[in-house]
Amino acid sequence: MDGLLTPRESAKFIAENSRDVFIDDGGVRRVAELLLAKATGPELRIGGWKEIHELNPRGADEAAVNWVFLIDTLNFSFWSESDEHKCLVGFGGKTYSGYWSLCAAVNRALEEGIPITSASYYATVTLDEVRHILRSETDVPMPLIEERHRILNETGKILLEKFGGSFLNCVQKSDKSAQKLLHLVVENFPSYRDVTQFEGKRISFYKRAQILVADTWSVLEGKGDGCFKDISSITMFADYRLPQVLVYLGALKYSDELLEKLRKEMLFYGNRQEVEIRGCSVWCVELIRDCLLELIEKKGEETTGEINSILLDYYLWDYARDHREDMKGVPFHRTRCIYY
Ligand SMILES: Nc1nc2c(c(CN[C@H]3C=C[C@H](O)[C@@H]3O)cn2[C@@H]2O[C@H](COP(=O)(O)O)[C@@H](O)[C@H]2O)c(=O)[nH]1
Repeated sequence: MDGLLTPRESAKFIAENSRDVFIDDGGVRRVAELLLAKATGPELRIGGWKEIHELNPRGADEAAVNWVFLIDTLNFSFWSESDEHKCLVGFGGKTYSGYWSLCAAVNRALEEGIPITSASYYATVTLDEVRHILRSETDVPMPLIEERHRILNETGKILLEKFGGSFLNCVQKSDKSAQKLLHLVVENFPSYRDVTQFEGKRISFYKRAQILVADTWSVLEGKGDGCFKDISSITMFADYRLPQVLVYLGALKYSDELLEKLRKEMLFYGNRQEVEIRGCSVWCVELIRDCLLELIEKKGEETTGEINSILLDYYLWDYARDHREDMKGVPFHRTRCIYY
């Protein structure tokens, strides 16, 4: 098989060869128009990452960067078999589920004096300690706890050996290039290598590596070491929530067979239909961004900063969280893996 396609090349190639997932141009335009109304608001700007989400760090220092690295190293597979029966974490008087249950568990550990964001700690943390740190209020533990433990040890050891134990050193080696940081991460940390094959080509999604770059940009507020000149080259993150919301909003369509299959069974990582869902979602958001930028241009809107796929992704992901009930009729694809 020839060379590895970039995430953007992969998404375009998949969208052009997809059999069960389709991008709907009318739907793309409608989502762009929905976002246009938000283009000058607080959501579609880098500050939203801290202002909207109380569990995210307030600071922009080395500790905040290492918090982001730990979170995104474990940022995968939170979905549960039944929505009524899932992992829940209590913190600061509130209860969190899904991705936020991870953030709540990490913040709870820090408050308990456990230095969970320090590589010297998680490089040798034991499975029992990880079970305690990620403990749920229900009898449903966070999924893939053993994998999370293995990845913590592996990642902590590499961060100590190659980057002096701090992800900030890795960021500083990237010379303010998002692409260089993306490649430093996937070259050095195996659990971030979200690559597979489709129609004989080697393709990449790099979902956790891309969201790590995006969250690093956000936590550093796009300044100093986080002033990535090529941040707009990062695509949307191919998880299991964005496809669901894109179908719900009409920008993406599934074949009847695929809809039927999603209701009945899991999809395996690298399965053709799973790759089509992820790839078409990424390409769909690229088209939405292009359409939105055209609308902003036509309207002569003044936006508070450059609108990129990261900000669209964050907005759509939050939208999916806020509309969980409305979206019940649209199945999300259930894949158990460490990549998203
Ligand atoms: N496409 C995309 N996928 C994202 C995120 C996030 C959270 N990140 C940002 C959001 C707020 C903060 O600002 C963070 O920066 C988590 N996920 C994925 O979703 C899944 C968890 O979903 P649920 O089971 O419903 O909690 C899982 O695959 C997780 O990896 C995102 O932003 N975009």
